Amino acid sequence: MSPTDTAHDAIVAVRGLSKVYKSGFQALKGVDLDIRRGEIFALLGPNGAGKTTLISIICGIVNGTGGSVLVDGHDIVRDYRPARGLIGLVPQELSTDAFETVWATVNFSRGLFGKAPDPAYLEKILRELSLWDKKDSKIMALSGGMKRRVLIAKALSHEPRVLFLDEPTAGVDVELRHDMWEMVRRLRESGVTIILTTHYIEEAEEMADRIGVINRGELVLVEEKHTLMRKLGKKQLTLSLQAPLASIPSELESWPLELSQDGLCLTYTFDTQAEATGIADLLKKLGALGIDFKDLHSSESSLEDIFVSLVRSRA
Ligand SMILES: Nc1ncnc2c1ncn2[C@@H]1O[C@H](COP(=O)(O)OP(=O)(O)OP(=O)(O)O)[C@@H](O)[C@H]1O
Repeated sequence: MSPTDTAHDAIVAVRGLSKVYKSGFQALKGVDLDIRRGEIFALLGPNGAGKTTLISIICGIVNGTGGSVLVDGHDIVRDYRPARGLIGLVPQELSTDAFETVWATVNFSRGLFGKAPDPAYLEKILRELSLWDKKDSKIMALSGGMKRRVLIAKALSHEPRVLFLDEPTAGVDVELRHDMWEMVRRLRESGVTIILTTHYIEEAEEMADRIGVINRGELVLVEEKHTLMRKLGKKQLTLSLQAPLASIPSELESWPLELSQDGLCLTYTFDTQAEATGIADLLKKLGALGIDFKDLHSSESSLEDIFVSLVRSRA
């Protein structure tokens, strides 16, 4: 694919984006990122990495210091209105008038974008979010989970093509988390592009088509989820030995082995990508050395392990 094709395919194109806050702190350092039309993109990063800053600039809440962002070809600074009209943002906190009803709040949000009232559309989104029977309730009377749903309804009120969710499931219970995942999938099926930030690796693992990792204001990696897991994933083979070893025999020094403190477990770590894992050779060698094992099991690294090692290696 040529760079032009990529740009065409991107619904959000971020180029050389930097942000220096008034304090002098550089929160973003030249970020380049293309979000593909119709994908679910998860942005992962530790606290303070720059996730909210990046989203806030794309959504026009914070001004960037350098670089550019196009949303479906509209520059977010020069063409602010059409760019912003394509975007829905679900922020972390609800800053809506607590005395308003759900219906009034969502209807008002739509109006802010200059869209004509469309009660049928609002009814549809409130029903999909299981908020219909709460439409006349005041926001302050809702549970935390329901308030979250209101945030989503507000963000969807003007029929955006790109939806940003900033930590959508932080602090919500498991049931609501699964409901929200389901809803995000349905939205994607209806053609909405989704960008979410999350601390929950499980969420990225479950939902995302592609994953971006941001650390200290730099996008350190953007990859298809499956490729990422295949590329960086490691497998471990653990052997439970019949008799403890005092140390790893010198004949096995060339193998990346680890011996547990009690000398009873030998762990061999290998790349899932490697053509030959070396397991057969290792087992042969152990046999020749008279090291017997009673059990063996293998495990694969999760996205969490991958993420932690990526962020650590760059710290
Ligand atoms: N208004 C501001 N003035 C100065 N520094 C700021 C401001 N807003 C954010 N920062 C700093 O910029 C860095 C990035 O913050 P940001 O909120 O983008 O991170 P994040 O990845 O979203 O983190 P979290 O997961 O904790 O929300 C942090 O070190 C933060 O302290």
